[in-house]
Amino acid sequence: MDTYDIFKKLSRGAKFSKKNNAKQINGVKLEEEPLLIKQEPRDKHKTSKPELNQDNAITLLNGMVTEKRGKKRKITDDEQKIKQIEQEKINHYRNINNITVVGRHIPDPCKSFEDFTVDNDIINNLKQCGFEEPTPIQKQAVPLMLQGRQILACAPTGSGKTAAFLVPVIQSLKGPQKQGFRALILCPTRELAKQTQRECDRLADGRGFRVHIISKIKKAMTQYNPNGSQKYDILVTTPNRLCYLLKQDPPALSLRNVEWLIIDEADKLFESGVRGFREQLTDILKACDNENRKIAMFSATYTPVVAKWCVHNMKGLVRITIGHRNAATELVKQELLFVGNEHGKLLAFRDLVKKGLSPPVLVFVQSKERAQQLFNELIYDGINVDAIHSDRTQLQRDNTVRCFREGRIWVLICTELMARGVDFKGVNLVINYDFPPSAISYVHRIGRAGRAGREGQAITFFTTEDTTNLRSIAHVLKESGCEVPSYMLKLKKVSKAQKKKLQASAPKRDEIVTKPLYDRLKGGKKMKFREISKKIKEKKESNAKKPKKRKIHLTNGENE
Ligand SMILES: Nc1ncnc2c1ncn2[C@@H]1O[C@H](COP(=O)(O)OP(=O)(O)OP(=O)(O)O)[C@@H](O)[C@H]1O
Repeated sequence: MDTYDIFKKLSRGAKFSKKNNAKQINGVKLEEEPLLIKQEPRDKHKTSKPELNQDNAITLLNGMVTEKRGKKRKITDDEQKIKQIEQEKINHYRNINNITVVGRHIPDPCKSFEDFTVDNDIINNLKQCGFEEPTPIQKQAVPLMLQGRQILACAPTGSGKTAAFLVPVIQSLKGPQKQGFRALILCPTRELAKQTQRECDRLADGRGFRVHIISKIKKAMTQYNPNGSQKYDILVTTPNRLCYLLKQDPPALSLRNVEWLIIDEADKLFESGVRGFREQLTDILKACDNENRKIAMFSATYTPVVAKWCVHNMKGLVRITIGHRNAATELVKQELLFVGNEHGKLLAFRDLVKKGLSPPVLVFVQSKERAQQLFNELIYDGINVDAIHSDRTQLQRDNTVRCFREGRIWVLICTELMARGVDFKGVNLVINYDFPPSAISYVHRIGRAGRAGREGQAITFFTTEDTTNLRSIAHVLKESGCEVPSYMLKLKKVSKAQKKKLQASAPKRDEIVTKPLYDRLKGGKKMKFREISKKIKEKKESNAKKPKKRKIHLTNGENE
């Protein structure tokens, strides 16, 4: 049975509308079918398809392409076999690189930088950065974006997603023009935006692009005047600052010439509520109203909300996944450490210091108050430590990040602010002092170590208060090949409502402080010993009334 016979069988009863050349089967527009079926690619990235003419081509439901009979010769069995062998080689190459693609007419992954159809200066810049070969996400995302395809890409933390979108953007913008911003890159934090701007400058070196970041709002109000000289090319920013400028009357900035809209950390930007940027994203999308606008979304984690939006709003979408969805990088050795209670965390931390920490170390806590408390404790231990959180001024934040990058700070205490995207070279250890609010947050936090092929370590403290997410995080560890006690994997599933509650507000925890209990109960007041003992007794009684927790096994196999 040849392809035409297959086509006849599949399309029995189908009507073909010649009107707009759209191929229809029983009223279904084949070109715009939702891209939900996993498909193998058909056409090669660089080679054109000599035997098929687009006008003659008919796309079948399974994505096979054939010709209308009579106009051109049939594909011979030998040609079919050769095509099949080529396809198998490509599939094998994707398999060994853990690349999964979903979509139509997907170009082959590139094996080397030379396979990218980009100008030599970009390849030289990549090599200047010390990169020897493309990472798997770069191998597949770059050829797709170079063809102007819209993509949703999910690849592990530290796997080079930034260069994967910057290379095609730089190539497609060619050189500076006086049209205002033609590429917009959105990031959830200013630290990440600055880092992306730096990487863009490195990769576009020699092209003379004006890559901007909105820093001072007051200056920005006049700087990007849409009626001015428009001497800007690429804008890297957080959504809030951009929306502020767009909301001015008249808008202080125009996005009407944006050809590429890159949404980095897409799942974060799609979150709604105070911590997310969903509303701002809607306004920004509205402002990017160029008919040639293309969107590319990147993240290490995947949420169905983003995927659904992409399927409905991005024509010709291709989805790329590297490895397993929402998996932690395999380069990080992970450990869950039961520490009993809040006081146990400080003891455990000091124990790690005693055994010898190898800096740089990142320590995550759940709030800015706790970041400050832990800082106050560690600074007296003589540790070379600093803290970064949203209460510090931008200048302080920038200085702290710089000192940490330069190795002048060894231990950096941070909040969720630094969990995503930030690329500190060679972080050896991530300590989750406070348990992460979700498995997704866990994946991003520990992904600050083990980047660009280097190995790292992550230790996550947990107490009896942290059982809500223990099961899902234990599964992340198991997926990436780390050992976890089997009881953790068998813990009861927690309802979505409970998980949401935890994400919305972090659990209440005792202050991070070494002072003994009676000192804390005194709270600075003068108290008689009898009063203090009474308070301690009350506290003990109230603790005893709390429902008994199930026995927790320690990571070393002992029971609590
Ligand atoms: N082809 C390459 N070869 C070697 N190193 C690379 C390559 N591409 C990028 N890198 C480096 O890898 C590191 C991580 O890259 P990047 O920050 O883009 O990761 P990411 O996938 O965006 O991570 P995250 O999900 O945490 O944001 C950077 O230091 C970058 O310079």
